[in-house]
Amino acid sequence: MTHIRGLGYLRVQTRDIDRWRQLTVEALGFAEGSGPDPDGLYLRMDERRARLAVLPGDTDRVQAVGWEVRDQFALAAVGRAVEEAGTAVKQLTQQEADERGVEAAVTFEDPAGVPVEVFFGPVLDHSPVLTGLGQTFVTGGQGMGHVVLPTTRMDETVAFYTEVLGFLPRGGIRLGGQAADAPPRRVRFMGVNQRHHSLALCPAPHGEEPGLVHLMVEVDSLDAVGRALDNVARLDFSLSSTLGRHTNDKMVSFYVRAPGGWDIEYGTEGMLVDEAHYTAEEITADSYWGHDWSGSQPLAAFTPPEAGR
Ligand SMILES: Cc1ccc(O)c(O)c1CC[C@@H]1C(=O)CC[C@]2(C)C(=O)CC[C@@H]12
Ligand SMILES: [Fe+2]
Repeated sequence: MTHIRGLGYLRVQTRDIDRWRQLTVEALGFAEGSGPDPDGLYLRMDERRARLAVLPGDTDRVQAVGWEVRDQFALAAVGRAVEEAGTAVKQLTQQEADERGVEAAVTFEDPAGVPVEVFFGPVLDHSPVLTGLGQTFVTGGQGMGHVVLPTTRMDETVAFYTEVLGFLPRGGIRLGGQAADAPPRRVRFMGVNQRHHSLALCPAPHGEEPGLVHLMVEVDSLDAVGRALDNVARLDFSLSSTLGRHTNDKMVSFYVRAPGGWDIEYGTEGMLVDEAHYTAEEITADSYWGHDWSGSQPLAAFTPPEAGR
């Protein structure tokens, strides 16, 4: 039984806040909120103060993947489990918790070195969420969406999320390019609520920044996805994958390259998992139709540093 209820927030650092604002607010219709850093970009999807915080910095990387638990007791239990597994856990200071708009949080690194935070008690902002495409983001019990994280230590990272943090396996997909007698490599999907996956882990060749492959956010309308796609083209963002429908979570989505070398997946019509009947399945195609990745620029996480991106 996992204590983690869903993806709560994501904090990323960037060298180009203005381009980030164009992508998220102008193109994808996030509502802009405010926060402690006057130069930061705080993006609202719902009654939370900021689901996505984009903060100025001198590199582009993930600062924190924030996972939500129910209360202080669940937070203490997660902290104990992580420590018992031999990973150092730090309590965030009151100021750090205030910056994130949560009552309390702990932080540690996953085996891939990605900074993880676990929190409870999000602070709400009750002003209307003025999204740019008239859409509603699908959050609530399904959390803010999903993240795909790169790892050079696939087995340890999968074991950490499933056996220590209690994520449930939600199937996988084999990656090609392996010799016939080598063990297959897979992208593995994991869930903690009715969203098919809140997390996927992807084997990566280098342990480099930015520490993220993509963030997926879901909206309630196909028209909003189509309008976002128009905006992305008009504002000259690079489309990593065309529109398509995934075979596992049934999501209709596209992927757009964010400043920093990772993608935002923007989708709708994701399925709900019924844990009473679900078993983890291996898909053999990523999509029923669409999702042409041929125009994708290389992911920063998969590009060796000497390639000079
Ligand atoms: C297959 C799939 C199902 C649901 C998703 O939300 C989703 O993002 C994906 C795509 C995962 C996709 C993959 O399977 C092969 C390797 C890919 C192309 C990447 O390098 C990033 C996305 C990865
Ligand atoms: Fe995805």
